[in-house]
Amino acid sequence: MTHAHVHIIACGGTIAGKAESEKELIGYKAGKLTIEELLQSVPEVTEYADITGEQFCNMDSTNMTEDLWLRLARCVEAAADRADVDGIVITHGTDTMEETAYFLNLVVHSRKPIVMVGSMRPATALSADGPLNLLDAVHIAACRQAGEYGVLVAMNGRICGARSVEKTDTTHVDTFRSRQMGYMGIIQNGIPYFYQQSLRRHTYLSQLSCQGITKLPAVCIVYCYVGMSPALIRAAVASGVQGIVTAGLGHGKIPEAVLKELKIAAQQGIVTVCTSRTLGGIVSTTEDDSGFFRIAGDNLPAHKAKIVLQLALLQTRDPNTLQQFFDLY
Ligand SMILES: NC(=O)C[C@H](N)C(=O)O
Repeated sequence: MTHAHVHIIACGGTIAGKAESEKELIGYKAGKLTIEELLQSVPEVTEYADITGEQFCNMDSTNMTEDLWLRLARCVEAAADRADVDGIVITHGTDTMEETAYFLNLVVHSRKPIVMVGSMRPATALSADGPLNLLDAVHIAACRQAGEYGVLVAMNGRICGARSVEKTDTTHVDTFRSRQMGYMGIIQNGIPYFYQQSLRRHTYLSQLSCQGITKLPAVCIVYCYVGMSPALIRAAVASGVQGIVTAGLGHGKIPEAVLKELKIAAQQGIVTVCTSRTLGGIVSTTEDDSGFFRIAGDNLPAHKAKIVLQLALLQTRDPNTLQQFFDLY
């Protein structure tokens, strides 16, 4: 049987993390092992696929940047375009994995499997979860069918879609879930089983792109709470953003004094999108008496709505067209 060729792009994270002792699960340094050392810890991967690897970066994903995203997207697309590569695994820290996954899900236009993986325990830990997660990710990336579902996150035996995946626990291994939409599938004993797929556009169906872009439009997030100051909106405007995403209360509601500032921002051409801090349910569009149209982030959390807005702003500033992107992606 000929093996699939899986190319691994390593970005660091806890899966490449090292601590002083095997009992240390928190005080470790992420992004220390190289791709070669990572692979040495799971020699079994070569039984299931022909493996090549490249070190894209080696960092704690807390420090991921949008500039690195743009470069990573190019790197993933270049690997996917190679005729000899069947699937791609990206090792990455878990803190920002859901954002990187969704960004790549929107801008890498490929039908080949792209699987992101990390770990919650450092490589040096007793019962480190990285090696099995990596082996699972390779199995999934070697499975052609996996390319139909967009960028996937494979952790702890679960396969999540990039749009709905969320990190739900600070330190435990069962952290990645898709609480609203459910898992895409499960991997058991090296076999991926798929049960559902997203109807929202992704990868080979996406018309969002970052090709030729050297900088994403600046968009910030403002989290709403009792006692928040409208000065936060003024500060955002002063920082030169093109868009503001609010993580609002309930159905995306914003305290009146803050809303007033947002309207002023909108009059200055700053696009505003509302999401909810409830992290469940949909925020729908509304238009108030003054004609202030709120673009709604659907059921996306603020940090994912921000990504759609940044990519959509590369194509339009028309509120209705911007809204369509949120309806489709
Ligand atoms: N579990 C992890 O990977 C956390 C780490 N801080 C990172 O995101 O790189």
